[in-house]
Amino acid sequence: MPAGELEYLSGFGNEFTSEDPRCPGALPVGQNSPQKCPHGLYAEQLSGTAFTAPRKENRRSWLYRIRPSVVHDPFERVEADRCEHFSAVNWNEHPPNPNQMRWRPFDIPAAPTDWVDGLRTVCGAGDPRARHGLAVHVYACNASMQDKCFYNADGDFLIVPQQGSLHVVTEFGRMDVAPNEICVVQQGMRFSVAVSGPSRGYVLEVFDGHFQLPDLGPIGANGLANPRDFLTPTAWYEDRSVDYTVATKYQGHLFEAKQGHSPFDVVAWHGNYVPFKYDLAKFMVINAVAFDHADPSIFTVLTCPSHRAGTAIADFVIFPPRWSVQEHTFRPPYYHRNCMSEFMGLILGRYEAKEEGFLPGGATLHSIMTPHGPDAQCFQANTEAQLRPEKIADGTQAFMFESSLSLAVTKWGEKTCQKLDDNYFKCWKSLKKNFTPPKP
Ligand SMILES: O=C(O)Cc1cc(O)ccc1O
Ligand SMILES: [Fe+2]
Repeated sequence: MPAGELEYLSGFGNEFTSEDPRCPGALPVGQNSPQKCPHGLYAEQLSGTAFTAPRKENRRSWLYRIRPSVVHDPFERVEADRCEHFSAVNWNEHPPNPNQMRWRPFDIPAAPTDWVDGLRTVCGAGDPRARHGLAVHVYACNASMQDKCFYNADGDFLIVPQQGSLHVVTEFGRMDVAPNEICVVQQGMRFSVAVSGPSRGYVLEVFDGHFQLPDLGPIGANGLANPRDFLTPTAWYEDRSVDYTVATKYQGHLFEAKQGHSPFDVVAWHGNYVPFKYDLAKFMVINAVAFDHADPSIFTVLTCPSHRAGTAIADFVIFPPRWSVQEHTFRPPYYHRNCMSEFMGLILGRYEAKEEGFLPGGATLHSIMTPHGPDAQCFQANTEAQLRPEKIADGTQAFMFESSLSLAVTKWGEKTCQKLDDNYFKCWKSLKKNFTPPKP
């Protein structure tokens, strides 16, 4: 890993320009496709929306590179035993199960495993061929991708490291992403992940469209995740002739192609279709300051909207450290049945609704209309507590992928991983009847 801090460009959805400082003048001026690009580079457009998408949604970037991406040998399908549990699109492989699910922390393998080989699909819905749906994956790995990159033809990845920092080299430049930060690498962007030890985290993949900032409505012009805190890499290239593997997920299946050079040969680029990272500690948290528990949509960092107003393919929601000050209120999350699916993970600390059992690196899934809420201990403690202003602990960070789709759990998620906690339902069993009707 290179020493020192990387440089980034700040903003969300901006039109950026970037040039590797080792090669000034690489970015053409005044046009995208000169007859001859500066320094003998090739021009290549990467389109993230239809050419004709409305201007406010239109996303594309121009890359100026040593060779165009098309210089590679044919893709071949990766043998099933090397990627059996990643990228399932067969959501019918396992019968549905409406129960509350809780996973113990997913194991980090002992054998050398890189980021792509360490991906496992837990749940999802929809179909990348129809460009509609999502998948939730976890990764657990301990080795850097060696002369190997990956791109997802099926959709965008929102990556949530839980343990171990990721050094993510992309065609647009490099990003360091630590636990409590996230990054988004969008459809088609090539990237390679280096790690410095055992590493684990979560991936939200959306097939429909790109993540955007939620509207703020009456909150006003500022707040939640502020646009300037999103960081995009600056151009960085290597001119390396080497036996290189380009891996891709295409229509839910893994393929690999060989080429004789590094794909990170982009010397300059411009555009608004870019990868980015975000530090969750920068989230401007809003909370109820009088009474009652506000819905967790106030903690939405990013959303991938569906065509139904206010209804997401997937929201990325966090539960950050904050003051809890509500008076005469049961402060933890309420008991709940939801028309949305709620997949949760824990990055740090503990989650306010659960005293035990939900651990960093583990997960829960509360499916559509499946009841859930605080465990018995949490209910008891918070019904009796003397209510004072209280900090919901520093050093805690849970998150939720919330989706309007009904998620199928894969065979890996329900069986093979052997992390499903059969005792989860018991955390509510001791909730007792407290009803005291008025005496007749
Ligand atoms: O189920 C959960 O723990 C997530 C959640 C949190 C919250 O504060 C309110 C509703 C909700 O679904
Ligand atoms: Fe909920």
